[in-house]
Amino acid sequence: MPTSDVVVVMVPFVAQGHLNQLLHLSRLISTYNIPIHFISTTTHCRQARDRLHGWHAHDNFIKFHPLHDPDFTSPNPEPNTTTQFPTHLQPSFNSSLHLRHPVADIIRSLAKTSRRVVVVHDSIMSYVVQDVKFIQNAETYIFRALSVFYILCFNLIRLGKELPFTLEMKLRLPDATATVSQEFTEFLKLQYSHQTFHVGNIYDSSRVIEGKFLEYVEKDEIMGKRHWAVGPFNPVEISPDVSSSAQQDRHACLKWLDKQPEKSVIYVSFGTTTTFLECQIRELALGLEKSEQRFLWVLRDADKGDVFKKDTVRRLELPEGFECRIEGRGLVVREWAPQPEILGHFSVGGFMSHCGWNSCMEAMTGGVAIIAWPGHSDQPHNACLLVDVLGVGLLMREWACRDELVTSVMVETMVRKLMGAGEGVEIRKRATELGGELRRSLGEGGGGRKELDSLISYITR
Ligand SMILES: O=c1ccn([C@@H]2O[C@H](COP(=O)(O)OP(=O)(O)O[C@H]3O[C@H](CO)[C@@H](O)[C@H](O)[C@H]3O)[C@@H](O)[C@H]2O)c(=O)[nH]1
Repeated sequence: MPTSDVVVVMVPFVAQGHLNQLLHLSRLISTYNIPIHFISTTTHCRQARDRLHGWHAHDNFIKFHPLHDPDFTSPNPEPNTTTQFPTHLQPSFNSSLHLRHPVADIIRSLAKTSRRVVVVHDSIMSYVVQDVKFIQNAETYIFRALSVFYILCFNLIRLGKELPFTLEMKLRLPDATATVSQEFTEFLKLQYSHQTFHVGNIYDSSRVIEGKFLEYVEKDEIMGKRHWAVGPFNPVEISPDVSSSAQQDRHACLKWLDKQPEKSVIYVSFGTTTTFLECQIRELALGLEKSEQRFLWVLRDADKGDVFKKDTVRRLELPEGFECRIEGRGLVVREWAPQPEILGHFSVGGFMSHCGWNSCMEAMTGGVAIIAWPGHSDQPHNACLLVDVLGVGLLMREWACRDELVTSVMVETMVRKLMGAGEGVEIRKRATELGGELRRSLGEGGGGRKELDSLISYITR
């Protein structure tokens, strides 16, 4: 395959859940000996690299282009907002618009020395890459960081079209365009106005889980003709580094997991954009305690726009004596945790999650069943996909009740249900089977691998 004359440029959006996915995709594409150029601000390049788990982003195939950081304010997350959308990140989102000219300069310079420059950009970086249409030997591909199911719902509603689902399903779903803030909606509209010249769409998803939704998207052609679902982007097998230095550096929570029985632990984590009120943290803690199940809880506040500004980070308080009472059975981690390795660990059997798309894909890859507790954006749709469509999760509570406190009794009940001997057994079994199917699909001869081969053939044609 003649690949040396084609280079791929990644233009990720400036938030963890997006940086992460395009860095993982960089690894997948680089295995075809195609050079990758990863462009973001200095801060976000550093963030993407520092927080990477499961493999190392060496510079031999992935070249980072850390650009000058635009100025932006980086306020603390605000747990009292009426929507749970992380509005405190909007200044950082807006600052990404400043990347337009430096990104275009790099692409122009690469275009002079390559036969073709393939620009894979986040759907919410369409404004930034708008000048690519003037570069003769460059072309753009929109990377859509969300489930196909949500993207389909969002776009059909945006265009005033009917959702092709049963009435029961429609009633369970919120309006896909109403789960974000007004300011972010304006930001999205700006991006849509520049989505006019891409040659294809790339998804961190798989036909194994979203085949029928991809078919709708392909048939409808509202987002263009070519679609490749080449996920999971996250590594499907994480081989343990057995060197003694790596073993020493291994996160303490993994060593703790090593000592727990198979599939006995529920992992609790809510990604990088969730902020809970103190009373909610308290109820969650008491519920986990009362459930009498083993648990690993990553207790972190939402990221700030600049994750390296730690000056005023809120200390999240636990009920008095909690950590002593749960010692041996539960573990609370307050720093960045190696989530993909946790979800791939033999002792983890369940995951309480906000249903960010990365967390969904990582859980499904690991064959781990979910308690879905969505907060904003695509998360309620992802929850519906996991619970109602795929049958690999339970819903903490209906979306209509999202403003109510989730009590310790609800937490206790759901944890027991998922991890116990009743309904949970079947759900956990389905999650294990789905994980197997997903992992196989990216192996030699699998459907996901064929789709990735097809993308590579197209971009190197
Ligand atoms: O201690 C931690 C905490 C998080 N993660 C990782 O951080 C990522 C979090 O991503 P995700 O699960 O998608 O959650 P968010 O950070 O909330 O993601 C935002 O971006 C996603 C992709 O667009 C959307 O689906 C979500 O709704 C949106 O909130 C995942 O890869 C996790 O593995 C860690 O590795 N360690």
